[in-house]
This record gives sequence, structure tokens and C-alpha cells, in this order.
Amino acid sequence: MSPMTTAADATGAHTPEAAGVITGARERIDALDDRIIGLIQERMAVSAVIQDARIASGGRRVNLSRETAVLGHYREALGKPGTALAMTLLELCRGRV
Ligand SMILES: C=C(O[C@@H]1C=C(C(=O)O)C=C[C@H]1O)C(=O)O
Repeated sequence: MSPMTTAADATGAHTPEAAGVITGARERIDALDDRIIGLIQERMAVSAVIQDARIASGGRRVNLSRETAVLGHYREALGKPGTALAMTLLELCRGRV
């Protein structure tokens, strides 16, 4: 009996087949996370353009009605955790309020 039939490896799998599936899928997740992080950084830059333009015009950094729409967008797409995700994104983009 090979050790992998009795003990989990770093993937938590108990067979070489499962370990192969998990390792491949984790590589895809790492690539997706890199893209998500890049998109978040792009969102932060675009949000900063809007905020800077509004502040330079004499307005405020934060626009609550727009934030409500953003929160609703994420909630509709992802459910309740979507709201929490959107709140984190808003904090990344405009800081804490
Ligand atoms: C980017 C804006 O400014 C702020 C940042 C927001 C965002 O990052 O989505 C939303 C509303 C504002 O508080 C905006 O008004 O659209």
C-alpha cells in the first residue's frame, strides 16, 4: 500500500489522482487571484480619478447614493457576502469613512 492511500499530502488529498486534480486547480485559482487583484488595482485607479475630479470641483470624496448602487449590484450578483465584498472594495477605493 502506498503512503498516499493512508496519509494526506500538502493538498489534503489521499490519492495521487486527487492530488493531481487539486494541484492543477490551485494553479488556476492562483492565476485567477492575480487577475482579480489586477482588476481591483485598476478599479482603485479609476475610482481615484472620479474622486479627485469631484474634490477638485469643490465636492466631497464620498457619494453615498452611488455607493448604495454599487452595494446593490454586488448583492444582486453574489448575495449577502457580495455586500461585504463591495464594502471592502469601497474601502480600498476611497479609504475608511
Ligand atoms: C468612484 C466614485 O467615488 C466614490 C467611490 C466609489 C467607488 O469606488 O465605487 C463610489 C462612490 C464614491 O463614494 C463615484 O462617485 O463613482
